[in-house]
Amino acid sequence: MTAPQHRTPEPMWNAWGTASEADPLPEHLRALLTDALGVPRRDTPSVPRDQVRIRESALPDVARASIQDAVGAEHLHTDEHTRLLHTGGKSTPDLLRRRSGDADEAPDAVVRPGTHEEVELVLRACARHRVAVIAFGGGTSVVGGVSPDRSALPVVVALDLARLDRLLELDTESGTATLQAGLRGPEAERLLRERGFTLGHFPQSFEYASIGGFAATRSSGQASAGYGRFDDMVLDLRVATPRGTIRPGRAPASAAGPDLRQLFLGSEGAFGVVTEVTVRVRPAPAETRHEAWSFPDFATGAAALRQLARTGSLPTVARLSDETETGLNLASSEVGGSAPSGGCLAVTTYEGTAEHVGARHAEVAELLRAAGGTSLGAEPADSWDRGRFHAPYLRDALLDVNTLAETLETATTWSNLDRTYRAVHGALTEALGEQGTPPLVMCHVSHIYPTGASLYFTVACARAADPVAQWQHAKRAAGDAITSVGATITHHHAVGSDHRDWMVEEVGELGLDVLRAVKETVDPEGVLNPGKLLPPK
Ligand SMILES: Cc1cc2nc3c(=O)[nH]c(=O)nc-3n(C[C@H](O)[C@H](O)[C@H](O)COP(=O)(O)OP(=O)(O)OC[C@H]3O[C@@H](n4cnc5c(N)ncnc54)[C@H](O)[C@@H]3O)c2cc1C
Repeated sequence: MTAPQHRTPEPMWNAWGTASEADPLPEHLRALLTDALGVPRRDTPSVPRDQVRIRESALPDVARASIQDAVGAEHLHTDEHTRLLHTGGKSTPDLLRRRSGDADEAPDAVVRPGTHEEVELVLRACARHRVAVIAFGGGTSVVGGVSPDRSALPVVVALDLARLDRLLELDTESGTATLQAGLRGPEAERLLRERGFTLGHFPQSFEYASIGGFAATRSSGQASAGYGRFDDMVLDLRVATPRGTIRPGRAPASAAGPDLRQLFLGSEGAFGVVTEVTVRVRPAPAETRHEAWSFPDFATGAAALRQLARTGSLPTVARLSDETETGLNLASSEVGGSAPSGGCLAVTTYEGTAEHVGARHAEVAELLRAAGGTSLGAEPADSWDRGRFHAPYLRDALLDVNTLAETLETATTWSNLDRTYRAVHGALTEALGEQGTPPLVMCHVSHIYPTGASLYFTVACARAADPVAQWQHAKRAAGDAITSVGATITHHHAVGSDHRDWMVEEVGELGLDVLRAVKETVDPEGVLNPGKLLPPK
């Protein structure tokens, strides 16, 4: 068993990441906000920590005693600071609430089990005492996945998996690794790289999100074209439930009935707590190469990506920004460099052996050129690569200067892509425009499949008096637009509480009954992450 050498730094309670990495918004971008979006120049900083309202812990003594028996008193925390750090995730509404001083939904306690068996004991204790349990990985959910919901059960504990941080096994012959659920992205990757392997899973939240969280949300990383989505990588899971343990996978492929792994991948802590994940790993790449491309417009670029996906000749990373996102990237000079103004920027990355990188690059470049692309060389793509994990800090800088910024995502078939793009773009523009805050709406494609692709929207506009309500109105309009055109309510952010009301459109009433039956079987007391994934009956 191998533990990581470096721990993930403690994240800020009111922003992404750590304070040492955060920068104020550059003056030229602030001026752009005023000129382009009419954002009044006003500072809107977070309240200081000592002005945050946190509810008193209401964990009953009898539940406290049972949980302490399971994990030891030193791993049960009811202090305000620890509970604040487990109050919700990192969506813009989550951050806005905490920045305004509202952490009233804080869990009643934070529990840190150290083994699978301890997780099981905690779940049993919570079922016995009717205490809700929120599995907590990196806390990077952007859909309300880790926000306490007290409508069914008044007492809530956050089950923080940080102590489950080992690489348990590496089978180099089969190319599999068994990782404990609490390992964060960088720690997992470091443990594998030291042994010559990579997971190849790099979501933008990589620096803080956990292995268990990736499995529980069916996460998709920026290199999904080359390495696949996280759920594609999973061979097996070890899942603790209040009724015992399930190990649903044992072979690379099987015809032994429906694939039970799929019930737990994406189950968002509502069906059980993932404590270990066995994943397929790949040899660490010997070479990495970046190349950026320009396309005359988004439709031409999307058609080029479709051809790539259809031929199966894929780079490791393939992403395409629409005209607005390309323009903003140039203006913010994050990806500027040698890119010409206008058109749409695409980024490609190739990883593997030198031979693979050379051959794959040649195939892809020929196809992109024939599809209307112009190579911009390595620099704009290098620049994207350097800045990609820093981008979330920009949102906090925007929130500081009277601006609302948030993202949402979907996926659909290639034939429905343009319709979905227009429907969501139009819905966001209208819903924010009618509140007197016309937005900048940007989009990119970053996950491609033979049959379709994801669309990821970023929105920025002046902040209204109640920015949470302002965004909720826009989000409702966008979600309705997504479902009305037959696209999915989420490609990789998961359901949480924010998307659960669209689950009936997503899977139908009978589909919801199937999911509810699973939950009732593994969690008869309903203590596992109440209010998430499934809408109330
Ligand atoms: C800036 C930013 C960028 C992001 N970029 C991406 C991206 O590129 N791709 C992507 O897929 N997502 C992205 N996300 C969303 C988020 O990071 C993912 O959903 C991630 O997989 C969550 O992992 P986590 O460990 O933080 O989980 P948490 O936020 O802790 O939990 C998420 C959900 O999973 C459940 N859960 C967590 N751990 C377990 C476990 N061990 N067992 C059972 N249930 C568990 C929780 O109860 C909750 O319902 C981004 C988020 C942010 C804030």
